[in-house]
Formats: sequence, structure tokens, C-alpha cells
Amino acid sequence: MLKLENITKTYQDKTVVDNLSIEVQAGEILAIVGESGSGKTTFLNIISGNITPDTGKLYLNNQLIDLYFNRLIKDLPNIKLVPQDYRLKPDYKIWENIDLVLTAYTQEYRQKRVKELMELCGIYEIRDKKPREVSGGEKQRAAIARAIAEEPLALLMDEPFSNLDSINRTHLRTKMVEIVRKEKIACVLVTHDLLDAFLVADKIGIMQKGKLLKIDTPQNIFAEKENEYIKFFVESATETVRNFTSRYKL
Ligand SMILES: Nc1ncnc2c1ncn2[C@@H]1O[C@H](COP(=O)(O)OP(=O)(O)OP(=O)(O)O)[C@@H](O)[C@H]1O
Repeated sequence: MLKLENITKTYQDKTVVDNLSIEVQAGEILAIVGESGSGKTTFLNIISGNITPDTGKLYLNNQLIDLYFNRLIKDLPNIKLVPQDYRLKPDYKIWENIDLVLTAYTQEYRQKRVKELMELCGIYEIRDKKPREVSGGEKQRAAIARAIAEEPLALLMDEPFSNLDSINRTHLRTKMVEIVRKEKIACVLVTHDLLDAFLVADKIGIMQKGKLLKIDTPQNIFAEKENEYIKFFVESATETVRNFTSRYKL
């Protein structure tokens, strides 16, 4: 279980992340949705240990993790971030990219784990290709396989769908749910696209100007009655589908 309490980050006089608290259970996906500049990436980087917050606490399975000590290596163990640009090593094959993070383990375990991860993430067929020879969706799934190789408790994803075409998007959404459930990881993803969040998340947090306005189930966010900003956000996300159905009277 991943839990953050009262996280705040201010740059000069601008509060970019304003007193955020979240809780994500193992095997659950929380999608944080907000417009560009709302503070999503900063929040994700605080959770991964890459940015030190001004205040707030992080717990993993009820254990307090120190976010404040001066570290040489910024990444927190047990929390892995899949960056937007994947950062796969271009000169290594897909399987080697995953194998590289397992050098501390025995050869026998590495082989078994790499195969298992490639099968789970649906990239076994492309294991001998280099990153430039595969699609964006395949690169994304390879980056997920690499991130979860050492069985982290939490997986963070920055705009996982934004570089993908609609077929790859659909495939990734299905795979992500399968991976998170099977590996029992607490997953936080950030996206500006509420439709993706509706389709993949167990809970959605709507972020505006550094604040989380509401965290609730996709059904309740969709049916929001009170907050004008959330209503507007839901309207704009579903507008294309409504226009299409009304055009053809479906
Ligand atoms: N190092 C920094 N110094 C000063 N301001 C910063 C810094 N990093 C981010 N900001 C500001 O914080 C705000 C939130 O940025 P952030 O990248 O977290 O938003 P975002 O919601 O992820 O946006 P996007 O979807 O465009 O990536 C922005 O106004 C940005 O200019």
C-alpha cells in the first residue's frame, strides 16, 4: 500500500503541489488527471524520490519512507517510475534492456524472470529487436517490464498513453490492468486524458492548480453534480462521443 500525506512543493512564490494526500492499495490503479501545468509530473517526481517536497510524508506498507535526506541516488527503492520517453537503451535488445536491471541476481533466476516479464507484458515475440525497431506501445510495455522486474511495491507512470495510437492505447490499457492485478502493485499514473482514466483506473483524482479537487471512482467522477470544474472536465472529455452519437442519432 502506498500512502502520501499532505505533500506540498513551492517554487519561488508558486505552490505547484498543494497539500496532496492519496492512498493506493496493492493491485489498484489511481489516475491523477489534470490540465497541463496542474502539477501532475511534479507530484509523480516527489513520489519517486526525484524531487524533495517542502512538507509531507510517504508510507509504503505503513512504513515511513524518508523523503528528505540528501541522497546520491534519488530513486526510492520499491517505487519505480516509467518516464514518458521510456528511456530504453537504444543499443540493447528488448530482453537485454530488462535483463540489465537484474544483474545482482543469479543467471538462472534472471533468465526465468526476464521470460516471465516478457510474457506478462506481451513482448516475448519482439525480444530480439532493438527499441528503434518496435512500436511505441511495445516500447512502453518493455519499459513497464523493466520497471517491475524487481517486484516494486509501487509503479508510477507519466502520461503512459500520450504517444500511442488508438489500437496500442487499447492494448496497453488492458495489459496495464492485468499486470497491476497480477503483480499486486500500487499504481499511480498521471494523464491529461480523462477518457483513458475512465477506462483503466479504480480511482480518479482530479487535479487543478496543484490541488486535488476530488478522488473518487470513475463512476462518481463521471456523475459529478457539484464541482463546476470537474463537470466541465467530464463534459469536454466525453464531448466527441456525444457529438458522434447525436450526429448519427445512435
Ligand atoms: N523546477 C521548477 N521551477 C519552477 N517552476 C516549476 C519547476 N517545475 C515545474 N514548475 C512549474 O510547476 C507547474 C506544474 O508543472 P508540472 O510539470 O508538474 O505540471 P503538469 O501538470 O505535469 O504539466 P504537463 O502536463 O504539461 O507536463 C508549472 O507551472 C511549471 O511551470
